[in-house]
Amino acid sequence: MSAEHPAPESYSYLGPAGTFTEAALKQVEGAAGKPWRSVNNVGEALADVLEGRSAAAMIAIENSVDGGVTATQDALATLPGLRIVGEYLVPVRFVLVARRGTRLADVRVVNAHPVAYGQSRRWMDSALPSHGHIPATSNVAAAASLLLNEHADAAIAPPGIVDHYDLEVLAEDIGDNPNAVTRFVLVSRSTALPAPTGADKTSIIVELPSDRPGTLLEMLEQFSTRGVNMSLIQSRPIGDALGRYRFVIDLDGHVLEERVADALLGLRRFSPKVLFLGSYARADGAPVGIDPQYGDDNFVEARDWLRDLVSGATAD
Ligand SMILES: O=C(O)C(=O)C[C@]1(C(=O)O)C=C[C@@H](O)C=C1
Repeated sequence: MSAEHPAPESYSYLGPAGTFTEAALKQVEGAAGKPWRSVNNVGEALADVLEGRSAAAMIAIENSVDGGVTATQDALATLPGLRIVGEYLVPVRFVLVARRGTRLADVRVVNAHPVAYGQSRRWMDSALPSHGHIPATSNVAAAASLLLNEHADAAIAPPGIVDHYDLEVLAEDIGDNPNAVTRFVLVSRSTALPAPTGADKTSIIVELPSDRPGTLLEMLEQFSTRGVNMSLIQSRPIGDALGRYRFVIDLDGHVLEERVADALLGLRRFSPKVLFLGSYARADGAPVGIDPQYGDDNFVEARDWLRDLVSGATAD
């Protein structure tokens, strides 16, 4: 298959097999049986999509304990031509594994994906207060590397890991929160909008025009004056100078809904950069509540009223 013509519905994901990212990809309807490409990082997954090696990539974007996956947010902010087409949730739990015969007291260095490490900090600090940490490309890669080299004594990994690798569990459920969930998104180059479902999200990235007082409030007003709820707002440094930030935002609703479209128009008028990452169905299926004042009918009625007023069709 040439790079210009990716296999239809071929997917890239953070591997190797057994990662939470793979668990997210397994949720994609129709993905089973299509070609899947295991990659080492988010940048590689997105490059696969942009350069045509895969039609879509599954990437982690937010964790309920550790927050936004900054590598993903920064990549989406800087790589043009990508769209989020779906959202998937995976409950995440962790165990500490080691080579057979290792005792917890022997563990000096732990290999772990930074996001998994960030979710296990409390346990690590209390059970292994003087441990060192080597970052891994994924949770499964962390565990697998224990059998390839002795750089680390233990690894943070998904619970099923010992079914596939000859390792021993030293501690179960080491995550700071047993109900932790990671949110994944499926990203493609397709600009076709998924149809609104009534339970949708819109993801955007916005830069502010200047750091004069009130600009952040002006941005937030675009949402509040249209009754649009935000489910995520996170600032990330733009990177060109200290104190310059962009905002990663998830809105409740679909761009084909009037209030969301109108908020985007408002943003576009004052922001030097509004990146539309996509409107897609929420993974939890929770319908978006809309105050009737901000319903589509009200926007259409107001526009018709103005048009008739301007054209002279009505006097008031
Ligand atoms: O998919 C995996 O298993 C990973 O190692 C990646 C990743 C992530 O990038 O956030 C996925 C879910 C967990 O929250 C921790 C790590």
